[in-house]
Amino acid sequence: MPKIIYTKTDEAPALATQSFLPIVQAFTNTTGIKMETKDISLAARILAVFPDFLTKEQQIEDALAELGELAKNPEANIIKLPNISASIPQLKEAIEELQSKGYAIPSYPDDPKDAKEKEIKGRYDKIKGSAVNPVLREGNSDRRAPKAVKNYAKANPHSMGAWSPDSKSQVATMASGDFKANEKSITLEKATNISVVLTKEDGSKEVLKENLALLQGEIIDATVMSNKALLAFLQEQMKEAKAAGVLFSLHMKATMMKVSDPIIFGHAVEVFFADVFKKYGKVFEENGISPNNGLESLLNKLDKISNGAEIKAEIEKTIENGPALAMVNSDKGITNLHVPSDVIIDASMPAMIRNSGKMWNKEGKAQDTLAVIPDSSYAEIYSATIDFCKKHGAFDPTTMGTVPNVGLMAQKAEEYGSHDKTFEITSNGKVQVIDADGSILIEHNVEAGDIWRMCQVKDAPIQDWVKLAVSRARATGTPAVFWLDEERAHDIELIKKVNTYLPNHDTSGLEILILSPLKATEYTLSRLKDGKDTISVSGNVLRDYLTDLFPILEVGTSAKMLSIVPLMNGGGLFETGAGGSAPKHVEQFTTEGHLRWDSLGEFLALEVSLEHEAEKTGNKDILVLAETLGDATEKFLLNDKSPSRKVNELDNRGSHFYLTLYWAEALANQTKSPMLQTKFKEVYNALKENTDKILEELINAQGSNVNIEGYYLPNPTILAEAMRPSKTFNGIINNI
Ligand SMILES: NC(=O)C1=CN([C@@H]2O[C@H](COP(=O)(O)OP(=O)(O)OC[C@H]3O[C@@H](n4cnc5c(N)ncnc54)[C@H](OP(=O)(O)O)[C@@H]3O)[C@@H](O)[C@H]2O)C=CC1
Ligand SMILES: O=C(O)CCC(=O)C(=O)O
Ligand SMILES: [Mg+2]
Repeated sequence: MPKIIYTKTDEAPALATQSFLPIVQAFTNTTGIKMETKDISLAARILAVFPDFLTKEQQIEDALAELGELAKNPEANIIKLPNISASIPQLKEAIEELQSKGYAIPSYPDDPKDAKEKEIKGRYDKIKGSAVNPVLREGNSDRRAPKAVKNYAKANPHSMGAWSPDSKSQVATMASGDFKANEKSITLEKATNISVVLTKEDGSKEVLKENLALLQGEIIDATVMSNKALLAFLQEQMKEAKAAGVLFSLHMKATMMKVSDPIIFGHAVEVFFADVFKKYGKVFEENGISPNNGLESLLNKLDKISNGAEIKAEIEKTIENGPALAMVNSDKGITNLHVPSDVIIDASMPAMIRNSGKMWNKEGKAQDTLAVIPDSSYAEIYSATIDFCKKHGAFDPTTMGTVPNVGLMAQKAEEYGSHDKTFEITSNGKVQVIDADGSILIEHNVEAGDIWRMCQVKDAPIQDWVKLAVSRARATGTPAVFWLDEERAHDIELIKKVNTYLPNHDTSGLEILILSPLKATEYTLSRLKDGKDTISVSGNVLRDYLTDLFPILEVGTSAKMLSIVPLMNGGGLFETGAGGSAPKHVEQFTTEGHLRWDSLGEFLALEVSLEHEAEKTGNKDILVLAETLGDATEKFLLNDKSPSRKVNELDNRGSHFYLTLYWAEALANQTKSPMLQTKFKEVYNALKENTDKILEELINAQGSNVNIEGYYLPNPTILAEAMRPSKTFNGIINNI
């Protein structure tokens, strides 16, 4: 029986699922598809790994582990919605909520005291940060804005902040001592097992990693971020921001880069509040206060210590006197340094660029900003974009081209798979990567406090990535640019492989270039402005950055992206959109009963998932479902039925109604499947006749607060009812 997995996740997408999934199940059931859900929400992922703390009834399956296995199987057809990548503060909130609901799971041990606590922390650390996507992504990434989405943006351009050549906004990044500067890389001639060893100045050795199996042809790289250089850089930028009268704003990816980036974030907090840390460092240590979890968590802990009020006053004074901080929420006084996962670079930098290069100050007004991106590996794509906007003005969504991406992602490629090989170095010495024969493959001199890391990328994913790039260039006739820097150690190895594997494909007549990220940005932007399309073919980090940057400029949000992961073993993973889980949307829903989440990404993912299933099974009816969904999505865009941002106007639920109406209409009007035509004629008529009544019932459900009894594990019954408030609509769906 054809089977599609639809993931249950968190926050806004999880709310939307309650409304959309019953519709999808009713429609697809007509062709015999089994649409199964798998719960990979943060709450479920926590409960799944602590069966020994739960009653039999409370225990649940480890759905993520199952899906990880499935992703390696040709049968896989998975629709993956965005999920929370939890920072430590979020993880702790989720744990507390579950405990208050009667799940006797252990608290997060910040400072594990014994082996048992260490083991518990180990389990939680696997759930922390971006723990879902890397498990499922057994393939490379193909993300693009479908034609209908681009046409919609051209006809209904989103707001775009104007740019002035006088803007004082800019990017600050390190000139030396960072990950980029210290990178070393090699390609393995034969398979081996490596270990990573720190040899301290006194000659003693600490084994950081043991017995890591590497394949022949695999590229590895290792590098180190100098703590001294980082601290000096941060100090300097805070001074600069203050002198220039611009906002200081740090942009990291503490969720995905879950080991290195919280440490860097913590250093920014420490440097900003240097006097406070100097004076009260001991108190902080005694009370287990770490700057890595952000200012909010620090302030919360101060409530519980005797001179907490005094320290708080000093913190406030420091904020007053320091450079103005960019704000996450001006009304609530939440700064850029409050929570490590509040400002996530892939979304935050494009949002700033779309907003004339400004972020919000404490008065809630837009102000020029110094965007601080410590490591210089990729920072120049943003500085080049800012320079371009200063020179040419903002991009025009009605005329600009598009930049699809082919991303090297499979099997935890590059930096996004480096967490288990990232270490905060405890003492001066050298770190060596040593192979099974005892040869030293890579070596760095290090100092205490430095962050050392190693990345891997296997050969098979690289071959698959090159093939995918050529096939997208061929399918679209669009130039494809490999964003690789011939002066960067890792990229030098990768360029060799690209040059080896490109001739395996027919590239005649195709324009395929290799340019450094800086040159690629400049080349792509000037084409983009002139309405020309350019495929970016990039590594994993740039895949992430570029698939928010261009969509946000082109179509207003990355939620409208088609995001396909052709799995290397033949299955399909269809991600919905390229953005996140929009926590702000949940807040609006619980206070006003209006959900502004746009499910377009889900509609697009479902269409390609159905297409994949049709191809696999040869089932013509499933193909008709896919084609008609495509028609419906196009009509949905043409008629502008996306959710409004304002209460008492069409919201997520109303947008689902319109998609259903158009899908049923397209099924009723097609002739390829008489079975579906007969079935959906009736459905379409019922929906059409009852449109006013259904819309009225949906609007009536808005305007007041909705208590969903939780954030990470809301009450499922309340949620289901709240997201399906139209009896008339439900009746029609239940009758299909
Ligand atoms: N694939 C995944 O699983 C991903 C997960 N994440 C996770 O999501 C969370 C939030 O991340 P954050 O970086 O703030 O990014 P989000 O993409 O959630 O939010 C940024 C803004 O984009 C707009 N937006 C995003 N998606 C939609 C949508 N479907 N409909 C309408 N508007 C949308 C909203 O703007 P507006 O205010 O205009 O409505 C939103 O506030 C984090 O936990 C992060 O780790 C992030 C990226 C990918
Ligand atoms: O997995 C995550 O935390 C975020 C992933 C992401 O931002 C992306 O793939 O675009
Ligand atoms: Mg992203």
